[in-house]
Amino acid sequence: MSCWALIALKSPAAAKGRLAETLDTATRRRLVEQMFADVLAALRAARQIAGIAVVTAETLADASLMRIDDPGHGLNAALAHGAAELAARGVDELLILHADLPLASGTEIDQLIAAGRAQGLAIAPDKAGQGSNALYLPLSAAFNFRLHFGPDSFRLHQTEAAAHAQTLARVDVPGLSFDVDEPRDLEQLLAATGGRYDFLRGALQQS
Ligand SMILES: Nc1nc2c(ncn2[C@@H]2O[C@H](COP(=O)(O)OP(=O)(O)OP(=O)(O)O)[C@@H](O)[C@H]2O)c(=O)[nH]1
Ligand SMILES: O=C(O)[C@H](O)COP(=O)(O)O
Repeated sequence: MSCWALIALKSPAAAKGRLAETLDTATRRRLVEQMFADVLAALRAARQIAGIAVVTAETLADASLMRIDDPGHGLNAALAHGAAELAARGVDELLILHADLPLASGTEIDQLIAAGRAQGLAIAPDKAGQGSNALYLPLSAAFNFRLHFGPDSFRLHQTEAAAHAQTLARVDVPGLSFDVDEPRDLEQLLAATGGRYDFLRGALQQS
């Protein structure tokens, strides 16, 4: 079995709109880029990840990533397109995870994959237990398993699994549960990291 990671990456200029009142455009871009770099580092530290694909409209500087062009119809369409591209290349397991999980670790990613292999499907909810930060699914099922990222996606993904007579293994681990959405998440990010997000300090002191 070979598990590929699939990340959807919004253009940094448009990403993290909910932080637009707290961070100027340049700082938001830097945040998006640093979080993406952290997620890539975690994936590279994971033992069970065979490759990394990114669905995006951007160009990617890192030649080791497989770039898949974003069809431009939102997050779920981007991920479904990425899944189909990987399936066409013979990939049989998928780990979808978001680019805004700066505290994710390789160990946690391996844990999610192990839970998915044991149960068929696995999910890492967000800290509120409402969103879906990472999802493991076998790619043979991906064509039938409709993706529901967005509001209330944790419940919707559970309902989708039930419609296929499956249950999602729920994996609650700190790094996969911490997504950066709101200004208050930035304070927690600063407190949890050793300096690499210090560029946020100035903006947070002013807000
Ligand atoms: N390729 C692609 N990625 C997307 C799209 N929408 C969201 N994403 C990515 O999906 C993941 C989760 O996105 P959100 O948590 O909603 O982040 P966001 O859309 O940047 O934040 P807001 O603008 O505040 O909603 C991140 O990795 C985003 O970069 C899209 O339309 N296309
Ligand atoms: O399903 C999710 O959790 C989404 O992909 C992201 O939702 P959010 O924008 O509420 O973080």
